[in-house]
Amino acid sequence: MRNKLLIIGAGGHGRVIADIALQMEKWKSIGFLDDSNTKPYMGLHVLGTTQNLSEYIDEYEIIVGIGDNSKRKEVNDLIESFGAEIPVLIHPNAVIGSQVVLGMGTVVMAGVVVNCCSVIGKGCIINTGSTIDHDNSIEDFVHISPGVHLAGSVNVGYGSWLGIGSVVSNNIKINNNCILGAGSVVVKDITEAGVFAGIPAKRLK
Ligand SMILES: CC(=O)SCCNC(=O)CCNC(=O)[C@H](O)C(C)(C)COP(=O)(O)OP(=O)(O)OC[C@H]1O[C@@H](n2cnc3c(N)ncnc32)[C@H](O)[C@@H]1OP(=O)(O)O
Repeated sequence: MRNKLLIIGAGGHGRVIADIALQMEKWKSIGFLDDSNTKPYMGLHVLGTTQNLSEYIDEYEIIVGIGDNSKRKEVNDLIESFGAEIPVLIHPNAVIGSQVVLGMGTVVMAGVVVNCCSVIGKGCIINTGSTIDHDNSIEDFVHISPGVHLAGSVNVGYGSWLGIGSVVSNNIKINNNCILGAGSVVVKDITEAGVFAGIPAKRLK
């Protein structure tokens, strides 16, 4: 483990990650790379742009603080190809059950509960106050927004984004690359990529 952390992206999501990192008290130095922001946040400095990435690979653990799933994957693929050490960040006020697996680069925000035997892939965002019940399978680069509730044995496919406050019933499968609108309720499998919303959730686009 390295004692320095670099967060790529100093936007809203990157700053929440920085806040978690500070509370974890694991790194003696934390900084950002950002292509447009230069001002410090929470006393943490923007050390450069993504052009400077290679300078930090050997000394820092690196996490991607970009909310958009496809951009986060793109940058995560880049840092992986450079051989970066990529941590998992878990807010001290999250509850993680037994036999839960969290992939590298995944971030778990405050107030989250992940129940036993759930498997969460790499580069995921498990956002504030969401709950993921037992035996879920969340694939890589998924964003579970604040206040989402997933019942038992839910499967969320690669790259999907579940909007704020959405609810998914037990044993449901959601396809890769789906967007689920804010406040939706899913009671049947979603078997193709697309945008879905409403109660019960139906295809929007
Ligand atoms: C910490 C954070 O901030 S994490 C981020 C949290 N943010 C979210 O979760 C946002 C989730 N996004 C949404 O819910 C969006 O509305 C989306 C992605 C579902 C759709 O967005 P867009 O593609 O821009 O659709 P648009 O706003 O044009 O709406 C299209 C139609 O769908 C309806 N619609 C949009 N969202 C929803 C929804 N969540 N539930 C029901 N209907 C909806 C609109 O009312 C509109 O209906 P109309 O044609 O009858 O007027």
